[in-house]
Amino acid sequence: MYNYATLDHIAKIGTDLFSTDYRRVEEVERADAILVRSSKMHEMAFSDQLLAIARAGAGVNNIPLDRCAQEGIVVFNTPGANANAVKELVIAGMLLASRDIVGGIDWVKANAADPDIGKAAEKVKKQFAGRELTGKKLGVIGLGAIGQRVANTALHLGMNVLGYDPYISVGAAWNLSRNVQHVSNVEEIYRNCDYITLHVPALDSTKGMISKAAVQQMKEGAVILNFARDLLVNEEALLNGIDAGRIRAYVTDFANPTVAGAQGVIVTPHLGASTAEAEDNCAIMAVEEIRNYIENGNIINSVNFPRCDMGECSAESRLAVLHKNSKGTLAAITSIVGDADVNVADMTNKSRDVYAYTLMDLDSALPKDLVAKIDALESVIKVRVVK
Ligand SMILES: NC(=O)C1=CN([C@@H]2O[C@H](COP(=O)(O)OP(=O)(O)OC[C@H]3O[C@@H](n4cnc5c(N)ncnc54)[C@H](O)[C@@H]3O)[C@@H](O)[C@H]2O)C=CC1
Ligand SMILES: O=C(O)CCC(=O)C(=O)O
Repeated sequence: MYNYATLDHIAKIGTDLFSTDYRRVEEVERADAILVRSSKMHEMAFSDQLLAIARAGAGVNNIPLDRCAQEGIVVFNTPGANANAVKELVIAGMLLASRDIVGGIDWVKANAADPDIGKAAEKVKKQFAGRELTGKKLGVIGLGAIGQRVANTALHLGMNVLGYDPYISVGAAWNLSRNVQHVSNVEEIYRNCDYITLHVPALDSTKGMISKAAVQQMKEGAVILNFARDLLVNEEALLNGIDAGRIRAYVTDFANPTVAGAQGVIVTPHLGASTAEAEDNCAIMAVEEIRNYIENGNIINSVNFPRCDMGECSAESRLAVLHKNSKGTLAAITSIVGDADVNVADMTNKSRDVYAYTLMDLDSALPKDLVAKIDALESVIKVRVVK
């Protein structure tokens, strides 16, 4: 029997995929797996029992990835599962910043009791007039699951799209329309674009990337959209740009005291992934990842350990070893197995930066002290008998 805990609302269609071998527990200390969305986990202590954390979403800046790796906890996310939901809200954000839709709706609400509201509306509407997206330049920074979808959709709206992503994956590049103009210097986007949208993860290298200097280079009347993370933007600098009349609007999905209620800012309460479809997709993918890891030892879509997929085990037993990516570790593991007179039927060893993973199918049952011997190796983090 395995225990799982949820720190946030996880769609039932996903948790229903747990078999009767799993039960939900309230106490995270008793969990073999944790499902999380945006809850902050940096200050949490993890028990030895915890095998995996699945982020039902894309961004993992709420999880201490390296500490988890050191403690033998595999962290997963659900790439692309909520990307369409975010894309649709970004398009809505561009429209909200271009036409005074909110101002117009507020005016109608405030004048609802006026019997001549129709006549009054015709008089007042010029104050809510805006501009169109067609023909404008959109700069997309980060062309992953979301950025690539935003770029392609904006082309259909008649926008000219510039894309910047020095680390674009082959998969994302294949999905990107060839009509998206590739730029290798992000400043080209700052200088030329009427709309700039951010779709990069919050990493040390991206935090504050929309700096004061970046804001100063931006085109007069630019609209900045941030559905990625607020840490990416020097929001004070952006608000100064708005006050000075240079920046038309800042659309952000991250409410904080700096932006909430500020003039020229449209703030939504982290709604990017809040659609039934995205919540279902994320929950399903997260539960499948956890089950595949717990039941088969396979690691798919981890953000702190390498990918490793050996399918279901048809051999007598399967051993999973999370370890440091250090010289001699694999040889030490295989020699312990060899000394125990156990034949290796199949094996995969993968590494990712300083961590590695060895998955081993064996032709016979595991001798009693084999796990303890592997566990005693200095570079081994966690050994698990999967079967
Ligand atoms: N508002 C919301 O509810 C949501 C927000 N997000 C945020 O959006 C981010 C992006 O999500 P996805 O597109 O699904 O992730 P992704 O991993 O598919 O794409 C991220 C892209 O950013 C690129 N990148 C990394 N560093 C860069 C840099 N310095 N300059 C330009 N490009 C860079 C990567 O190469 C990658 O192509 C997430 O990390 C998360 O923070 C994601 C989902 C929902
Ligand atoms: O779970 C959510 O609603 C937040 C989604 C998000 O920010 C992400 O996937 O990175």
